[in-house]
Amino acid sequence: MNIYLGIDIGTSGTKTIAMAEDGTILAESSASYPALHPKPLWSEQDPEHWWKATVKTVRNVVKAAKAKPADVKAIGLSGQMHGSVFLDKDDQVIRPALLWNDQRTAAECVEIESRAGGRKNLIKMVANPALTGFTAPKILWLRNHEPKNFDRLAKVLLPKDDVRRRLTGEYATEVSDASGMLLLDVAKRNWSTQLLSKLELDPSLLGTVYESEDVTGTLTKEAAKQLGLTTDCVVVGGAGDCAANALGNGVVKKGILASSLGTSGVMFVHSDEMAADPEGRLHTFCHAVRGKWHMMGVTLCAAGTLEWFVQKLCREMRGPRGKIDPYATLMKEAESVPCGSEGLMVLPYLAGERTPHADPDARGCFIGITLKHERAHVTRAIMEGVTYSLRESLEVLDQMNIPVRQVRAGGGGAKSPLWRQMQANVFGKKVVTLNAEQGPAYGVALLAATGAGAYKNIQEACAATIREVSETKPDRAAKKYYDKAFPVYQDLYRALKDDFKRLGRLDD
Ligand SMILES: Nc1ncnc2c1ncn2[C@@H]1O[C@H](COP(=O)(O)OP(=O)(O)O)[C@@H](O)[C@H]1O
Ligand SMILES: O=C(CO)[C@@H](O)[C@H](O)COP(=O)(O)O
Repeated sequence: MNIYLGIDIGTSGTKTIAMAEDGTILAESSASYPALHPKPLWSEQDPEHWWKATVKTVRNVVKAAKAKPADVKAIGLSGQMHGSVFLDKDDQVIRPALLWNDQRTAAECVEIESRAGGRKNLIKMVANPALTGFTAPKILWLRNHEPKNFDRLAKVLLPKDDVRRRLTGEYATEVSDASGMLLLDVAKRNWSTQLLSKLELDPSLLGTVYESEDVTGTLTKEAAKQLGLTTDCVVVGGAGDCAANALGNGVVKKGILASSLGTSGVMFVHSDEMAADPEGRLHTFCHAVRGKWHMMGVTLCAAGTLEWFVQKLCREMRGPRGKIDPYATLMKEAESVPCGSEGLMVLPYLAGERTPHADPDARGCFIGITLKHERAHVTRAIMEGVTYSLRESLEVLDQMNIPVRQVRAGGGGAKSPLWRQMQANVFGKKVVTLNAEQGPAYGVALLAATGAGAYKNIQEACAATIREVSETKPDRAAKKYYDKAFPVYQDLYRALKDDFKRLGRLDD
């Protein structure tokens, strides 16, 4: 039997699946780990956790699938994007990795735009503006703030690519994740030597760039032993988690949008040509489909806002050992509240905001609270605020004349039928769910199967395996209500934008 593994190195944990050639999921396993927040708005992780979680979950799925080591033909890697693993010449990790939601690099973003000769020039070189979450500002932060660590720096790898290094011994990446480093010439699908030179960064810091389906190496003896696999097993390029999730949702052609409600929220569309927004409001990256691109909007704290509410303010709902899942209760309560949460509105900027505002100073807000409001209203208002923030990306796509016929919903938040209906109502589009719920891990398992020769290309792999299983249409009255409420949401951010900065400076 031929088996393919998909490994997704997420922020809250690693999810691994074992997939048969026809796309059937044979087993899945996950292992969680913490993120460190040594200062407000800093976010770090120890790469060792990713490796340990990879070994554990791979061994689990191979055992559960009753596979022989030689059955596992290929591995696809996916992971949280933009994180910086800093390695010295002996492959030792120099300091904890800075993650995608770390906001410490505002000054380095200004430095990058200035060295590039302005924002427009930067967008010409790498298709995107400098944003705090991206990798290049993190490298400059190391140079500016920890010069001794920077002097030791020999390689910078993305989270999943550091796992690849430990699997194959290769320093390699692939186009979709590399796009989020802000060092890739996205049009040419290779490193931007022009920008690297302006930033005075040595190109040897970076790994070799592959297309996502390409084989980047085979397991080393040591890795094969640790995972219980053979050295014949190949590792394909894989994809950043957003592109991987899009593949897992069959977004390999125009007109379909993948919306993901995970810790972060993502609105993702495929594009046959490279089309960058001149204002840089959305990201323009290479897609994990050979020779194609994608655009996406990212809201930093999507289902993460709901998670914050549950963890910090509803802790007792988790039960004495933290074992009870509170979501069923919260969703039921939220369903009893009318559209608009009786005038309570939430700006879900608990971790600053990425697209379209690119504002690390933005903060979360609950606006319009009255004595009438209860927990149910707060839950619903959080869900509505997050959905409005996703609609902002949809509006930019609309302004760029990028058509969206159908929305494919995924991520933990899409488990809720209420949140899927809310998406249909707020977006005014049909929302569907698919047979495979494992988004990113499934997407890269399909890439692994393609790289190993089971499919001609990823489009064929998606067509053979992905089916719609549910459909939610917009409710006319609710859509009308949300069309009226959405401009209020937009105006609130504009009105508060400068005050967020003042708030942030109060304790300086
Ligand atoms: N039944 C549910 N209804 C609504 N939201 C849910 C439900 N289950 C999980 N979630 C939300 O989904 C989030 C996890 O989604 P996931 O896609 O696994 O995130 P990530 O991969 O980014 O860690 C949780 O933080 C939680 O807020
Ligand atoms: O920053 C981005 C994409 O640009 C995020 O989507 C990260 O890639 C985080 O992934 P999760 O672990 O939350 O799924």
